[in-house]
Amino acid sequence: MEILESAAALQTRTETWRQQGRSIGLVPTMGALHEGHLQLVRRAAAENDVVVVSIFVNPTQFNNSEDFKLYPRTLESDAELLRGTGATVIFAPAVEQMYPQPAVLRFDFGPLERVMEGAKRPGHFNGVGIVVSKLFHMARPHRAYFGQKDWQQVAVVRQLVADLSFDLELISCPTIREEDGLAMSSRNRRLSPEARAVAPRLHEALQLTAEALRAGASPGDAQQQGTEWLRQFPEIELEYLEVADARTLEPAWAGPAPERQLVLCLAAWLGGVRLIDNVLVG
Ligand SMILES: Nc1ncnc2c1ncn2[C@@H]1O[C@H](COP(=O)(O)OP(=O)(O)OP(=O)(O)O)[C@@H](O)[C@H]1O
Ligand SMILES: CC(C)(CO)[C@@H](O)C(=O)[O-]
Ligand code: BAL
Repeated sequence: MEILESAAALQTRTETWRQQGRSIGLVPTMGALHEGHLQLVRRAAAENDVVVVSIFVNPTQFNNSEDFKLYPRTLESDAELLRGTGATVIFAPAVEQMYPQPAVLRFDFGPLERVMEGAKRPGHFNGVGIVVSKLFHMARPHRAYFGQKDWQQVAVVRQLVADLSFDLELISCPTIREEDGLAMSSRNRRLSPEARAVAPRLHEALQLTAEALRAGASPGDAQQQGTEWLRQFPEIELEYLEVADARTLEPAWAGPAPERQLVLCLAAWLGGVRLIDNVLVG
């Protein structure tokens, strides 16, 4: 396993692999790796000849400078964790490698980014679109792997791939959870013991909302039940809990159509740390 810091070096590797007819899997990450990331890497290794894992805390997708500053950066232990997973190259560029000049291009993902993360983190998906496009050009993957924990991100990247005709397969992988149900996330390591103790209630709230829907409640009622239930935990400051169409992300207010898959998404603050999670219904 090799660690590359230069975009030119990565491009030279990918050019050679392409010439040799080897398939390339890309796993984009921001580091502080955990089992959620490692499953993406293992799957990429099982399905491709070579695997590039990018580790880059992308400044253009942070709408909150404190969040950017405090984002965990743990390259050495990340490299240790990646040993034995089948990663061929870790691409860990400095900001100047990815942005030799500030990007002026602006992406607008339309209705997909008017809701939830797009609405609450203005500019976030523009930054994701820019950095993911750059990574696709540099790594030239046949397959790119993303986690369903960031459901809306998967929808946005699907749109990006379609609109810009990226010749690759987008593969979304299930959310990996701690034993108590908390979705694994790099930001979990910033939780205080008190916040960590209450954090599994987020997934519980989503499950409760899903159960209400399955029992026949309308999306609006189910959403309200989940939201009300969370109110008993003063440590949790809910930003949103939405019931949406799983593909379009449009809020689902009318009675559930049986053929429609729904996604229940939430974002919440716990002692200064913002977490997101989602579950699928149908
Ligand atoms: N628990 C998880 N299960 C499955 N995929 C995950 C999980 N956590 C992260 N991923 C995926 O790993 C990729 C890189 O994510 P990222 O580096 O932002 O990690 P993260 O843990 O989601 O960090 P944070 O929650 O702090 O944003 C993304 O495609 C993301 O969806
Ligand atoms: C896809 C990504 C690596 C782009 O910076 C990031 O949004 C993430 O970690 O999910
Ligand atoms: N996992 C999404 C990256 C972010 O929170 O910016």
